[in-house]
Amino acid sequence: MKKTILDCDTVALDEENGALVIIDQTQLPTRIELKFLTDIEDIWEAIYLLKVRGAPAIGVAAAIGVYLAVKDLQTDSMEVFSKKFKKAKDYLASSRPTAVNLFWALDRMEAVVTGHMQCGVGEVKELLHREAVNIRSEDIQVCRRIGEYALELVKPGAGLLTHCNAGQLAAVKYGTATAPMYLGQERGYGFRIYVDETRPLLQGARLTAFELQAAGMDVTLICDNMSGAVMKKGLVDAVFVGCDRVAANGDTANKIGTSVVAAVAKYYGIPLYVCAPTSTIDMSLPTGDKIPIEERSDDEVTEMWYEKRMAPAGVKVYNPCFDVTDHGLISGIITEYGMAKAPYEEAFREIFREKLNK
Ligand SMILES: CSC[C@H]1O[C@H](OP(=O)(O)O)[C@H](O)[C@@H]1O
Repeated sequence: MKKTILDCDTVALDEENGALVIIDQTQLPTRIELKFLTDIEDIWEAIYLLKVRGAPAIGVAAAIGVYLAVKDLQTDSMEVFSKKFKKAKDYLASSRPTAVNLFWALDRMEAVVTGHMQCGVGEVKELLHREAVNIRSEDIQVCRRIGEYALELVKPGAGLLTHCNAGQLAAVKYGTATAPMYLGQERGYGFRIYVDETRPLLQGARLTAFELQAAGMDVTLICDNMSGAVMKKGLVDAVFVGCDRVAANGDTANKIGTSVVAAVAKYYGIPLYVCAPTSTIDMSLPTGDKIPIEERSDDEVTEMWYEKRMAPAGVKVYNPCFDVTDHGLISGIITEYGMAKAPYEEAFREIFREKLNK
């Protein structure tokens, strides 16, 4: 039977082949192509080229990738092993700068090594294997919990708008911003979902519209410059977006264009919610000003990927891949421990206290 997106694992460890298995998202929606990656260079490239993308999925890919990089190392010395681990970790950490989940996941894997320097190499390899599997399986529960909290905020039949892809393809299952949509679909909520195409890489058109339509949802694809008109017409009751890094004050880095959607939603009195696993909250940054914003190549703007150029050759291009939505434009930040409301730093500290005491 033809595989649909819902049947495939976005990102997983293929135990049998000792490989990171991903759906190559650069081929979607025209082809569902699985890639089995064993070399760290191929895994780095898959993250950089957005073959696997989305903050949680990037974290899972890196955790599995760094485990695969060291699982066959032939040494009995933990000193040698830990040095080679660090080299692999630093290399994967250089693939993309904004999504904090990449660093959060790699730090979790490193903690396994640094916390077990007195153990045998074989035992540490197994602990790394377990941690990579845990990071992946935790994501499923985290996203489902975010979905449950988010679902409390909207009624059946509501019009929801989302930007970019914070769906199953950006995570392991459910996604973050799409978690209430998937749970709503399971429960017959009949949401009307408006999806921004999300120039320049079209994650909304190519990925979100594709996966939500495959799940049988009522999806309407719009160009990014249409979201204002859709909101003005009263078609949207709430906006749910994902995030790549949330600063301590709630400033949120997400796909470029999110801040525009947030400003327009605020103008029309429509709540905008950021769906944020706590792994995406970076308390080391007081505000969003210091969030590193990835800039990508010109041809992502000038080429239509599969078609002819859409801009004059040689035109100067500015292609920031993310923007930061000021916390003042955000109605609430939904985590797996419930929704944080402003003042966010206080709310986050309470959430992290609760998480620590769990
Ligand atoms: C579930 S968070 C996904 C987040 O990541 C996306 O960026 P990219 O496609 O460049 O990895 C986008 O910002 C989404 O909201």
